[in-house]
Amino acid sequence: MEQPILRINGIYKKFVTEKGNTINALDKIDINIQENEFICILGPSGCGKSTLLRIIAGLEKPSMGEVYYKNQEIKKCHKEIGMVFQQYTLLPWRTIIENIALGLEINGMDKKQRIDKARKYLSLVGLEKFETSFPYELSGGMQQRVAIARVLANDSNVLLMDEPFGALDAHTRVLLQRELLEIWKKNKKTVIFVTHSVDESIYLADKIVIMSKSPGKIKKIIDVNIERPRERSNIAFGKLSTELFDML
Ligand SMILES: Nc1ncnc2c1ncn2[C@@H]1O[C@H](COP(=O)(O)OP(=O)(O)OP(=O)(O)O)[C@@H](O)[C@H]1O
Repeated sequence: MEQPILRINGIYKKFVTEKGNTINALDKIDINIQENEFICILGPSGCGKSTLLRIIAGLEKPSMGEVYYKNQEIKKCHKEIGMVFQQYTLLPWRTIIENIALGLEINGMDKKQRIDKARKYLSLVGLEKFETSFPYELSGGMQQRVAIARVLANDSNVLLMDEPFGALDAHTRVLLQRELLEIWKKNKKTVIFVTHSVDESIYLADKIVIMSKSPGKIKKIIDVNIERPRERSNIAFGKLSTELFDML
């Protein structure tokens, strides 16, 4: 077996609240993630999914344990690891193309080069016509497509996605799940996707990490051996769905 691209090694995270209570948000989390794998983290509210993602992103420090990316310990944000949040995070005063090019601008790429690169990713998410629009002119689903284009434009190799489709209507959500899988296949990315939804996790993942809460622990890791593209009407899909609901 190849070396995992990401190694989450004995992660514990305790928070102390203002009232002095200790919360064990994460308790001995061990996960090995291979390159190009699509992982879903599934669990009830408060089981530590976002905390785990923030630790992998280098936005939060664990109380114990380490995360290794390509055998190097992550201690701060890494340029190859990008995050897409549930809330739309585009800058309202920038056009869509300028939003996608933001990270490239921060890294000092010249204007023509960064706009050309941003255009490539804008077209990958099917929004060429909105290059000079502002975020408020786009629907929630379109704004999330732009957020995905933005992490891809930054050459993120690992996409961390914290319930990115949670705020969307059911129809748009299914469309974006399909598009995300297309992008993942074409661009060879490693994805860690947090969700509450059993259906979403079975549709997307190679592997589902099921968590339980108080303390936030891994309950089970399940390989999803259902052929892609997956159909929700497939018997195996329904069977796994019942199994996961029982477990949660
Ligand atoms: N900065 C903080 N200070 C204190 N407690 C925190 C902090 N951040 C998270 N927690 C607590 O840690 C636990 C895990 O929170 P986290 O947001 O990671 O859960 P989650 O599974 O992502 O929840 P949800 O699905 O509702 O977003 C919760 O009990 C939460 O209250």
